[in-house]
Amino acid sequence: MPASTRFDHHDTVYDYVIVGGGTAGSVIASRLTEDPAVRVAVIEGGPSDVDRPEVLTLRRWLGLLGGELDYDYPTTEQPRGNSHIRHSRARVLGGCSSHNTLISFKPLPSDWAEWVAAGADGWDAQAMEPYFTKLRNNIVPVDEKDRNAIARDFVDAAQQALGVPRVEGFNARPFHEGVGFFDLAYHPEDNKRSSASVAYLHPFLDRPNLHIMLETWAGRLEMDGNRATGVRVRTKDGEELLIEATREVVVCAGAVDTPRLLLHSGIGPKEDLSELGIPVVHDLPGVGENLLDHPESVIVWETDGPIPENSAMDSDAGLFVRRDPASPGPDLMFHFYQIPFTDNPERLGYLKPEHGVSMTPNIPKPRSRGRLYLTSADPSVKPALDFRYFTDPEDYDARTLVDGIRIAREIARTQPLAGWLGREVCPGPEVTSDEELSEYARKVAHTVYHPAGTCRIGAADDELAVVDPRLRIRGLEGVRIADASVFPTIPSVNPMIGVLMVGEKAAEMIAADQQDGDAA
Ligand SMILES: Cc1cc2nc3c(=O)[nH]c(=O)nc-3n(C[C@H](O)[C@H](O)[C@H](O)COP(=O)(O)OP(=O)(O)OC[C@H]3O[C@@H](n4cnc5c(N)ncnc54)[C@H](O)[C@@H]3O)c2cc1C
Repeated sequence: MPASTRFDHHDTVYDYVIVGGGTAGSVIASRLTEDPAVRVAVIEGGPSDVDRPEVLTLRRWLGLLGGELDYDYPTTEQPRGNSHIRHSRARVLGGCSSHNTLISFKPLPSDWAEWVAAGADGWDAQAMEPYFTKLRNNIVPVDEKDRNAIARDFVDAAQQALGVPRVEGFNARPFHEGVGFFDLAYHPEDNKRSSASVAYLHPFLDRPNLHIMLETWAGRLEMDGNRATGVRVRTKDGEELLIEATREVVVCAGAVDTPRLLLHSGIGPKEDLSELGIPVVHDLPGVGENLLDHPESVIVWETDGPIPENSAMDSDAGLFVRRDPASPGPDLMFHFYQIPFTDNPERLGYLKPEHGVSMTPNIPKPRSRGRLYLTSADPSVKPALDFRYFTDPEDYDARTLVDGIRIAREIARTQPLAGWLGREVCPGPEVTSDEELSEYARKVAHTVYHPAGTCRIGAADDELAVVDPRLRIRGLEGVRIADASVFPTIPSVNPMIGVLMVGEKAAEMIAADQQDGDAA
């Protein structure tokens, strides 16, 4: 493929060096190289996704988790939650958009309003809309042929049981509640992903100004005083190189690896760095703070026999509920799985039924906040991810999942879904009190795989902000961050479209600032 051929003879000086050819990084690399005079290097830790059907076929996503293309981050012990969660992060071109389920939600206006309130000037819903319109991904509703009969009956039953509207096209207008099939970034005719790499890089791999360095790991930012001048990398063959950026370094390594790279570069809370013996380059206390996620729980039913085979990716429909009418957006979400999702319950002794389905209630606006930190100056040691799941003082997060299980049961009792379902496998009909349900929900809790927030945007006087609203690292020059780590709060919906929009806006700001600089 052209990218790897070029990789054999790479230069070491570029206008822009992008760390991470993932979800946001692919967008930025693609947009910046539209100008043939701009030379961009992308440092990507993983291999290419080109010609890899196990990556490019959306429905094979589950097979990628925990495999050779997964960085697979553990969490620290979670006394109120599940300490066994593995956070899957993709090590392949396209990043997590190459192994996720590609459910595509534009963040709601209330989500962007929270960002503005958190100091992200210029990130309101109206200003962000053009970046959604610009997205190159093929975002379409789950195709008719992929709409499984049991998922259709879930939609009908939820509508009946809860009186929520049926939604066809969740991105058409803002919503508080609703049930329906998702929009997905995919090509229904062959189930091919429309990931960030497929949509933004594959058509342009022959651009002479785009250099993708695959299986190359960025270990540290190169600094000259307070200016970032490049990135220290290790290539697939073990060669140590300095890749220099004459204009900017753009860090797009994701919510785990972006703060990890900063900390190893001496950018972060000075006490923590000093304790580990990492020379402090820039004291920035917010790096690694504000670790956010969407936690979920699961309820599983046996079905009376097999379920039809057709599906886009086995979780094609979902439900949003607003329990509190004062909430600006949905406050409970469910994915419906056409498979029994028992990995976590099995650890508690539950058995996987031969045929079954699952509902996974999650918390759109969780109140617990975690933290990512290093435990060693050795860059090969994975960082610690302490999500502090279910530690919010009002117990809002755990209560949300308890409500979720009760609502899931109401839907399961309602026709036409009820006709499919046999026994409730877990937690089981005998588990009914708030205390028991909370205990179950937390112990089998899983992640929707949405870590975010660890290098968040904030106002100039916000001590814990890592980047300003133009995504420049506070107090430094020549370096920005653009990925899920800059989210000040987590959207109430699945975050990938928000990340792609961050990429589009970042690319536009980078080009505009360059023009201003050239004009000055
Ligand atoms: C299993 C799973 C399912 C999901 N499903 C959905 C969904 O259906 N809908 C949705 O909206 N969201 C979903 N998400 C979340 C969504 O995919 C992520 O929030 C989003 O893709 C993150 O994008 P990013 O650009 O921040 O990081 P990433 O896409 O992870 O990109 C980071 C890139 O940087 C590279 N990298 C990291 N560190 C280095 C380094 N030091 N040197 C070189 N390269 C490096 C990585 O290899 C990777 O390619 C899911 C996530 C997972 C894991």
